[in-house]
Amino acid sequence: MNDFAGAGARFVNIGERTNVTGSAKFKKLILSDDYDAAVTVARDQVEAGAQIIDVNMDEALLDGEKAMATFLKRIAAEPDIARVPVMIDSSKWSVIEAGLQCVSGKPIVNSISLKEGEGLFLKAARKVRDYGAAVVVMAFDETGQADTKERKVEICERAYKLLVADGFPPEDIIFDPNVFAVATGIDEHRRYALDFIEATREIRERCPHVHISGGLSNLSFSFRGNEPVRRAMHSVFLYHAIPAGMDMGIVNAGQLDVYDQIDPELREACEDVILDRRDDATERLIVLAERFRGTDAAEEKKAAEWRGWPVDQRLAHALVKGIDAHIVEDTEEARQAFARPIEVIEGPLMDGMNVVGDLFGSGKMFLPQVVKSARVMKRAVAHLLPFIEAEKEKSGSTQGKGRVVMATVKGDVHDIGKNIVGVVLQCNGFEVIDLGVMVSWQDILKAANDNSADMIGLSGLITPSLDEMVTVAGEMERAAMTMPLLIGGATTSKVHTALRIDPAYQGPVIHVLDASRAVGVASSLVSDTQRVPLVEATADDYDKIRKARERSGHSELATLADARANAFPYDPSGKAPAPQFPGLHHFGEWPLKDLKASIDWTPFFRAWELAGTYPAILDDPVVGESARSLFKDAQAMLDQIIAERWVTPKGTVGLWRCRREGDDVLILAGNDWTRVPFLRQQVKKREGRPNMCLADFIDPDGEDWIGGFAVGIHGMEPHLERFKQTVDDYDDILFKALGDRLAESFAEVLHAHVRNKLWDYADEHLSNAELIREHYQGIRPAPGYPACPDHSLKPILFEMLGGAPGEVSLTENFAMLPTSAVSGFYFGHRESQYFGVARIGQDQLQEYAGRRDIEVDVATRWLRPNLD
Ligand SMILES: C[S@@+](CC[C@H](N)C(=O)[O-])C[C@H]1O[C@@H](n2cnc3c(N)ncnc32)[C@H](O)[C@@H]1O
Repeated sequence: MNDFAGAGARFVNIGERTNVTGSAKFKKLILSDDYDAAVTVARDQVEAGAQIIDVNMDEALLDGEKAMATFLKRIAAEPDIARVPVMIDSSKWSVIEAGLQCVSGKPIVNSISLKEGEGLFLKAARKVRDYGAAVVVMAFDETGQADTKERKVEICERAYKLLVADGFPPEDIIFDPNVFAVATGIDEHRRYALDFIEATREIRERCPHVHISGGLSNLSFSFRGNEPVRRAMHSVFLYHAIPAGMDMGIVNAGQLDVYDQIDPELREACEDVILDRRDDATERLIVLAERFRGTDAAEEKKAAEWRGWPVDQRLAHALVKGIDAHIVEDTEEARQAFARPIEVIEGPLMDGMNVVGDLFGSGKMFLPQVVKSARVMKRAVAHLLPFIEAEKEKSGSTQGKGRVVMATVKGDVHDIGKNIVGVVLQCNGFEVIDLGVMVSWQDILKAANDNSADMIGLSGLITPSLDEMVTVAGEMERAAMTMPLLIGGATTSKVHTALRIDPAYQGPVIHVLDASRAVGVASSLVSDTQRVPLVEATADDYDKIRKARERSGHSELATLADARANAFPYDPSGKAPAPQFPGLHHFGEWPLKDLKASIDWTPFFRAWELAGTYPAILDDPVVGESARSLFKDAQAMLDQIIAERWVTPKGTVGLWRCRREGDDVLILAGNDWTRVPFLRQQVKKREGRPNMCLADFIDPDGEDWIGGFAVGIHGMEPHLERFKQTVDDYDDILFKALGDRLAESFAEVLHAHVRNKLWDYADEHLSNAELIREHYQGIRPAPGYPACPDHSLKPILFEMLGGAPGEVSLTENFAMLPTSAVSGFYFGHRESQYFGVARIGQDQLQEYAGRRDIEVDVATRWLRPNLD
């Protein structure tokens, strides 16, 4: 074997471009009989440093024997290619043999294995030996491919002994112990790279003179599409595998970096994954990887080409791609080229935005890109406005299609969704008057009338906002208004709009599912021809929903007494012990950097209306590109938020003694007992299914413990103000979405701190993925969520936490301020779990009002969604 693994050559690089299964280009050439070009592929590889070339012709449409023979004869006639050995790669012996007959130097057969038993293995090996060839032996036996270190070593040693006993020269044996993909998120895969490296070391010890090889591309399969990270992973892997004894490998020479020149942070993260050094290595690398995606110099060069285009094309390109780096200079160049500044808006800028609108409308472009495009447009318009005003003209941008007054209703503070809809409408030529958050019905009606709006758009996230929207609709009716009312936001629905809001107002009421529908609805409403059909069809639709509701009736309810008799049975063995550190704990500034790794990114993409689960969404064939670009921006902003401490996470935890009284939990917070009533499911259950109530997780027979918490992300306002000044909706929405992510992550990290330290009933070693999936003992149900749907429990919880816990306060409808905030109770029982209270009966409503010491009317208002 010295001819290809000679002295001094520590590692032999096997080229793989002449492989029809691995290279689409090579396959095309062979299928079209273009052997001249196919030979060039081989030459290019040798010139690029390949020291062996792997040739594979396993393709159903090919005569494999003929193709192998033809190609090998052709390259044998090329001295600069023929100087490197050929690896004849096929799953068919006939093809291998056809190849063996055509090579002049010492060939290598790829591959044989113990897959079909020792008899066939030795038979194949003898034939190989007859041709004087070396052989690749895969770590594969009768039971399958070797995946652990032990199996790799065991199979290779067994094959070695068989071959050597049969007279096969050990130096002509090349073992391939299988490189598998790491960083897949699956725990069993975590040791794959390390197992390969450790097995290599042991095989070399136990099987003198053999060689070890492997194909590297599998290793980084999870990062396909991200070449910089793949290259780094391959280099790091070889850095460790070569000293262990790996001396050959199928490596795309272009897919390697110099170990020392890899970004140190990336190198360490790759090393953590490959050597399985930390539980969260995969998550960390996935997060970090986004920073390196698309950092190839070649790509950058390509991206810069558009700068040479004519100005109108540059403007259109900048808009469609959402690039604002040169927008002011390009707009200025265009302004000088046109007779009047308004023409720049009406011409190239509107042309570009129309392309954006069309792409978005046809599902080829997604929200994050649209918002970026809008940012570019707004900046261009901002540059032109002074010139337009100087001409004493009206701005073209406000002579829009129609005027929409938008607001998040009173008591609610959430506006990401509203802002997104606003931007999308603006992009499509609407003038948007955004009244902000917590807007009273009086202000909404006044703004709509004062501005002669064409429609009103209401938004809300928490359930009390639904009632607030009914109020706005009722007041519009009282004022005899006729303009359409659009309803949107996370808790709103078509059914609720049909059942509750539409009947309150005679003018058109339309539920808008998401931003992508907003343009269609708004455009129809200002169109002479489409308005009436849309309004009629919607009214018809809502009528049908109401009738269907009447007909279908409701699921049957158990009486409250029967539901209680079917409570979730309390198991004393699952009870959490008394906390190590009871009482209140305040955290004035939780380190921001600790919150990054445990961010759950899936809801982040959902906020931007990109459907899918992280990290798979990054490779999604439809939204992947958009998701990657958004994620990259998010990472960059998050790093800046952390490095420059833009925000401060503050939180409070309380751990209190408690006892159960029916469905109430009496909590000793400070010196006073506080009664916290919980609701019980009343929908009739199948046999064996309990009617649950959160109180069921508290010991009914003695003292127990419960907790509460609130966390908030503070200090966002100055930055939001800055984004407003720079007309940057994209960064505004991005920042708010990241604020929400940090709040959720803080809630998760703090809960872990409680379980493992403050309450200390757990001894966990969870990966970030497990943490995010809440795979632990205990829950933290949040008021307003299905297991305790009453938002008005929040003031009681906050009072027990000392008032304004984590410096979070409440609006009149119990939305939390700052907006990025989370609160809830802690239950430690092993069997505590989330559920939905769903519909309750009048019996429980009446009783609950008594337990809460509030009027039934008030309880009805807070529990409305559970009563319909
Ligand atoms: C809304 S997610 C938030 C965490 C998610 N990883 C994120 O980052 O957005 C899960 C949280 O919602 C609350 N939750 C979910 N289902 C609930 C239910 N049925 N009843 C009460 N609270 C619930 C709990 O506070 C739970 O920890």
